[in-house]
Amino acid sequence: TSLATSIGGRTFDNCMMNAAGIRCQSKKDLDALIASNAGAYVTKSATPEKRAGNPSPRMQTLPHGSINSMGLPNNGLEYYLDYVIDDQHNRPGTTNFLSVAGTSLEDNLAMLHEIQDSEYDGFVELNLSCPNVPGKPQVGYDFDRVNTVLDQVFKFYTKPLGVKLPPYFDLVHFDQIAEILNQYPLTFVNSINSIGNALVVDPQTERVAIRPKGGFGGIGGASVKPTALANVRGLALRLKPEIAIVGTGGILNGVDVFEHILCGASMVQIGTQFGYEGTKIFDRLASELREIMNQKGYTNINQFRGKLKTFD
Ligand SMILES: O=C(O)c1[nH]c(=O)[nH]c(=O)c1Cl
Repeated sequence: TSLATSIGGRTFDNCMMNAAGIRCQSKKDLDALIASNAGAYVTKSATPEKRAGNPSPRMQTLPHGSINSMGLPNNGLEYYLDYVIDDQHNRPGTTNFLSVAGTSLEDNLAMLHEIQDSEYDGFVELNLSCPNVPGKPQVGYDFDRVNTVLDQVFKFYTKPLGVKLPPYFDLVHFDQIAEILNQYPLTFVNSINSIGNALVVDPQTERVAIRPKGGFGGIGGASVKPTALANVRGLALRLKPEIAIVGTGGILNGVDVFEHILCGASMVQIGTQFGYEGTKIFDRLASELREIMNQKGYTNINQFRGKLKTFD
């Protein structure tokens, strides 16, 4: 039973990896991902310079997920670019994901120029959906802005690139964002990022759970799976076949991986639950997914990708 997948002509021996932001900020974190059974890794979204992020408490685990308002803490683009270039020398033929999240169009273009001019030959995940930088909107919710960003990027960027999108909640929004994305030579679209600006309250203390932004933060984990599957399916039905879908959101068990692939995902990313379990989760999910595939008579994931049935 093979869990292999391919995106943009690159093959991965396992269709599961971490989601940006979770246990991927330091070299130590990334080394652990390399040592694990994950099929790839993605680095913490980078800004041009090192950033401390929001004041703590800025993340809390919850019974059915997590809330975070980290505020883009990261070690700066050079740190991650050096890491992924070093890794591609050490492990030729592997492909990984470098996430960038500039807080302005200028920053994103500057970082992509630096990556374009470097010897990095892996994937870039352009994060258009960070919900936690005070005063900064999620680009993914401004369709004209998304168009402008991609137009500017693809004037010069020729290496494989995908975008990380926020969740949409209206079928017309799926139509509108897909119409824009289909105009560009994207390698993949990653859906979803956390459900932004939710609020968790502690009834005992009568106070919010996290410090930044009066307690408003992004939700991840089990509670977001129905929204994540809807976005994966909504985009799979609308995007041109050359654009692969990376499914993120609400994956705790092998069955959740199966559901994301059934909805159209070629690769899946695990965030909140990976944060709790650490890299051994990739072994657990692989055996659970293989068990499901064996029961159903599937020997590879291409046999059921996107094959979700409806009643009519
Ligand atoms: O606060 C964060 O760092 C953060 N948190 C998220 O839930 N998604 C993101 O894309 C980012 Cl960049």
